[in-house]
Amino acid sequence: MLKDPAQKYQPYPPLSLPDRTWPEKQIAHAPRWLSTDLRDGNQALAEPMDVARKMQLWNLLLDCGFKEIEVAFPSASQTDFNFVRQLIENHHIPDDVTIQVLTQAREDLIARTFEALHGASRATVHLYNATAPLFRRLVFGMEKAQVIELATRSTRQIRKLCEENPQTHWQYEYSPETFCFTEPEFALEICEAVAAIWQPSAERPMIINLPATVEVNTPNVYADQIEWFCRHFSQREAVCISVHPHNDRGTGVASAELAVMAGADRVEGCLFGNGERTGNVCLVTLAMNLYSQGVTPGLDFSDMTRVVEVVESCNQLPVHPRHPWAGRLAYTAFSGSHQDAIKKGFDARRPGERWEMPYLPIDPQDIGCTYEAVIRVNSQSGKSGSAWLIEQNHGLTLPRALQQDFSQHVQREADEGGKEMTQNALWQLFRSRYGLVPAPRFHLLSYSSESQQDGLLRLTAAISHDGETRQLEGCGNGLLSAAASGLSSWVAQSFVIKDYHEHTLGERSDSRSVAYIHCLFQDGSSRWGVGIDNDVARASLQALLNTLA
Ligand SMILES: CC(=O)SCCNC(=O)CCNC(=O)[C@H](O)C(C)(C)COP(=O)(O)OP(=O)(O)OC[C@H]1O[C@@H](n2cnc3c(N)ncnc32)[C@H](O)[C@@H]1OP(=O)(O)O
Ligand SMILES: CC(C)C(=O)C(=O)O
Repeated sequence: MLKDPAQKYQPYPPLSLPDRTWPEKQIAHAPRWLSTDLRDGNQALAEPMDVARKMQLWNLLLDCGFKEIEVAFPSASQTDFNFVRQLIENHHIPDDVTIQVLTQAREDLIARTFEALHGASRATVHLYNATAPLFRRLVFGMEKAQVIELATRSTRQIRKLCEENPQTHWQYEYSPETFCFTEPEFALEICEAVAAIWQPSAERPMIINLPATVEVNTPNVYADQIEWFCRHFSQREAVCISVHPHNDRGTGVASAELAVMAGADRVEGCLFGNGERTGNVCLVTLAMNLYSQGVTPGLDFSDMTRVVEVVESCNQLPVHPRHPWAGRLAYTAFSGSHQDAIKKGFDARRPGERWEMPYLPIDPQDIGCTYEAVIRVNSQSGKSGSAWLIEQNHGLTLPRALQQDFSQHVQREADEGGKEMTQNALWQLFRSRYGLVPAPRFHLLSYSSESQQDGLLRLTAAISHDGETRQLEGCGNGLLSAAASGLSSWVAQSFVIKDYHEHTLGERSDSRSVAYIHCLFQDGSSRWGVGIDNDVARASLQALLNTLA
């Protein structure tokens, strides 16, 4: 039994900002993106990436269109150091891409960081130190002034090293780590102190990154903190405000979006939300959220399957099948009412129209998926799902009453098997139920018909019945009624044709035809039959015969 949590935990206080403006804002353009897959994502892996895996992920990040990539914590390990050296020495960094590296506020680590960056044409040096009361007290054992001194001393060192290496176009990023549970006034004070040393300008770009190092509050509180900081920072126009949400409460994406509404210019995160504990914010989700609202995200996920495969292989972690936008079940409907609505959506859709599709917020084709996975059938499915698959895969547009009839068979089979019906199993069930088999019980071999003087039509047909050839004769107003009159004696009961539909399969003049017939028998039973043939009359006669089987 869980004990009273109030005895053990306390809420983090929200910030008072009654005149907040962010709730009225809409995100009309994409923020700057920084991928930290190769740093924050990497440091959270049981087995951090080697250089080869890092290179594979680096190439993917470039293909996705990232222009800022945090590639390493070079002073942490030889692997990270070597990776940075390889990127620079082997000219892997495109001109429009800036690499970023992280360092603690320690003199030796900063020196080693600059060794790693030697010769880079553009680079961002990222300094962090925790600022929250708990960390000041517990981790550093420092008063506020000492923490400020730590950050400013290191900034001074970094500035000096940048000036000594003018061949590189430098950018500086400072993170008051644990920002989201630091007193806002202290976070502001330390950032002001750091900026006063760096002196940001267009020539000396600076990023102030305000991380939710551990997500401890609802996203609206984070948004208030960001808006408050943006309003109070003295050099707001001279710096880029970045956010770096983690996902401890499962609201990393919401935190990032509200933070952008609150004034952030840039978002740091990882693909599919890899990262410490429950992860960094997922950049795929953020970008696709924008895309689905008609906002160009500036990142390209048009081959999502490849992105998932590479990330899974590099991180050695699976992407959840229900991951937003990218999971292999993200566009799949099993349930009947969803399938029905989707089928109606596709039926109503005209080329060039805006996307308006029940249950599908984007067109799966935009991220390289086919429509095949959109509808899958199991015992939770209804008539529209099966009808959709038969139509998509075989071109048969089933009449509504036949959809209902077939659905009952599908339901029974799926329930009994307790499994999903594969597309092939569904088609085989359809064929066997409605007579589309190589040797149906009643098989039309040939037929001829002639009009009589009384206006009726006389039909003569050769039919293979359970392997034996029999002669069918009948008279009626048309071909089908003539056939039905003759067949009544064969099945020892009269029946009426309740429903008849036909259409061509395809658009060419020599396309085959499909006929659907529904018969009601004297004993109260009713059955559907389906026939497919080059000749529509043969298709209809065979469909009728298939109702008898
Ligand atoms: C929220 C984040 O993701 S921050 C990034 C975290 N990433 C990593 O830590 C991965 C890479 N790190 C490492 O490989 C190692 O931690 C190293 C190489 C950087 C440092 O290793 P070590 O020298 O063994 O130190 P260790 O990791 O134990 O760090 C603890 C010390 O650093 C201090 N420290 C922690 N963070 C910082 C910081 N940002 N700036 C300055 N000092 C810091 C601590 O107060 C502690 O000091 P103490 O030993 O005097 O008590
Ligand atoms: C270094 C900082 C930005 C960080 O990773 C965090 O706060 O989570």
